[in-house]
Parts: sequence; structure tokens; C-alpha cells
Amino acid sequence: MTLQQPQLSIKNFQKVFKTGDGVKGVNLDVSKGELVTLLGPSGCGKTTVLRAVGGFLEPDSGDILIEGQSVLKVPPEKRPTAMVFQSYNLWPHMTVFDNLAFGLKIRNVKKEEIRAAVDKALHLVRLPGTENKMPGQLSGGQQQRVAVARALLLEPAVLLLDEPFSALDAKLRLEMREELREIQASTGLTMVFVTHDQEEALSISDRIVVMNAGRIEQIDTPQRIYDHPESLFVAQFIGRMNFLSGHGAGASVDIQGRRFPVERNLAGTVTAAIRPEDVFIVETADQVQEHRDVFPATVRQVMILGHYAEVTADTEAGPVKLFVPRERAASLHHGQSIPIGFARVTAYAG
Ligand SMILES: Nc1ncnc2c1ncn2[C@@H]1O[C@H](COP(=O)(O)OP(=O)(O)OP(=O)(O)O)[C@@H](O)[C@H]1O
Repeated sequence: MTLQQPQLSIKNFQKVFKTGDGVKGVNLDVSKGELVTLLGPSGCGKTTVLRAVGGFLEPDSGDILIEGQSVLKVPPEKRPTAMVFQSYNLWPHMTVFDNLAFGLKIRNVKKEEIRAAVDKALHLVRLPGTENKMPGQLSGGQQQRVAVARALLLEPAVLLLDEPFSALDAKLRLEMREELREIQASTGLTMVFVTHDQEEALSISDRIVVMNAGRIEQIDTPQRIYDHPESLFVAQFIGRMNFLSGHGAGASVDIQGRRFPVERNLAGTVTAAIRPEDVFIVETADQVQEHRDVFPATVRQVMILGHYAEVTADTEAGPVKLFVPRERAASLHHGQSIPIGFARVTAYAG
């Protein structure tokens, strides 16, 4: 069996700035056709990694290989990469056509070929017929589509996207996510996408790289990142989570005298993490029998959030948030007693 070589390989990449901030050791392989997202809070080093891949920043140490070749000595304009930025970076005095054709003209591509390629790229980003418009005549979303089309025309081995949808309104951001996924499916392009928006990362990525303070915390599929956060940082950063303090007891964790099975064997003080969707109301006496580890709880607040509601309930272990269907929320009120149980608990040291 031959292992396919990664399209992009980042090896022991390090770039530490004078302030001591930066990237302190990143290893990442991206396969051909994969969309990998670098996700993390502001300042964790996502853009630094992306800029190094694009050639805009030199690493202190480490290597970056594209299709098996080190690109460290290759200047940005000669790298087989293209970058899309948050600010679209279109030339305002040039038509859409000229903005798109520019990169091909300097490569001496024939006129008819440029026309055909521009036309194809504009169809891909759903902007056919806009060749003669000036960027200023387009909306923010349309300008970003042009910027994506311009990057596609360069036929990069790796497309780099740095928070490309952050300047757009929420509804447009959702549309652009779907479109990017469709473009990826139809072109088979390899993409590295940077965002600090976890929902965006969860929805578009094949794999997510969660970064924190210049290091990688976890690399996994969105599903696994959500269901099995490997560290307390990832558990805090991704999705909603309740945190209660407990004690490790072999393969279970003790929270205020109730025991829950956990995947890791931990001893001493632990932080127990429970997703709101894994908290349930124990509705009947039979269920109380079935779930011995029930917490008496008192409803503090009910917030209707469309088709479901978020309930905050006070327990002796602390406040716990849970999601309930809207109809169930209608019969809950402040001060009401509701026994609750936990379907799944994850424990972290400390
Ligand atoms: N040219 C530079 N000189 C000095 N420090 C820098 C430079 N570029 C980045 N940094 C610092 O390195 C750290 C990582 O920055 P980077 O831009 O990669 O983070 P990020 O995760 O992309 O953040 P954001 O989401 O805010 O863009 C930050 O603390 C930043 O202040």
C-alpha cells in the first residue's frame, strides 16, 4: 500500500516574536482536497501559520512542504498558494474582469483563455455577467466572491483563507460558507481556512485544528472535536458546556456524592464537563429509580430561543444549563423543582 503524500505539510513550525508571542511548534499535514480550519482565540497564532504557508513570513525554524517540496525559499508570488483576506483587496480602479485577469495576464496566458477562465470562475462564485462592474458597485459579499474567484484563477495547490467572511453580516456569512463548500466539492481544492468563529469552523471543515497560545490543542473532525474535546481548553472553547467540580474515582467521577462513568481515569480534584443537551429532566418516578444519580434542581431562568429554550437550574453542585423543547419550557417556571440527570460527563484534571 502506498501512502498518499500530504498536499501541505507543516513541520515543527516555530515563529516567536520579540514580545514572546507567536507560534511555538506546529505540525500539520493536509491531504489533497481537504478543508482544514485553524480555529482559536485572537492572538493564538492562526494567521502567523497561514502567512508562513503563503510566504509572507519566514519561520524561525521548521519546514513547509507543498506537494512534497519545501517552499521556504520560494517568494510569495511564486508559491503554489493563493490567499483570500478579510478585506477583499480588489483594485478599486479596475473592473471585475481586469481584477480577475491580472494574474493570468502577467503569466502570459492567451486572451481567449483568460476570457474563458474568468467566465468559469465568475460562474463558480455565482457572479456571472459582472465582468464590467467596478468593485465599488458590488456589495461586500459580492466583492469577497470576486476575491475568491481571483484566487481560484491562480489554480493554487493550496488556497489560504484568512477570516474571509468576518466582515460580512450573519446571513451572508452562512451563504458564503455553503458556497465555499460547493466550490471545494466541484474543484477538489485543498484549503486552509482561518477563523475564530467556532460555529463556522464546525460547519465547513473536514478537520479542525484548535490552537491556543501558539500551540495545537487538538486536530480532529468537527464531530470528534465537539463530542470528545481532549483538553479543558477545547471543552471551554467549543460549544456550550456546564462545568462542575468533582473527584476522580477510577473510571468514574463523583459530583456531590453522585457517580458518573467517564472515559479517562483521573484521581483527585477534576472538572466535570456536561453539554446542555446531555442534561435531562427526570420526568417520572420510574426514571428516578432508573437514574440513581439524580440532582434535585430548582428552575432559575427559562429563555426561549426559537424552537427550544435554555433553562438554568440551580443544583447543590452549582448552576446547570439545559435545553428543552419549547413546549416543555411552557410548563416551567422560576422556583419550580425539577430533578435532573446527566447522560454524559467528561472529566478533566484540575
Ligand atoms: N509582526 C508581528 N510582530 C510582533 N508580534 C506579532 C506579529 N504578528 C503577530 N504577532 C503576535 O503573535 C501572536 C499571534 O498572532 P496571530 O496574528 O497569528 O494570531 P491570530 O490567532 O491570527 O489572531 P487574530 O484572530 O486576532 O488575527 C499575537 O500575540 C500577535 O500579537
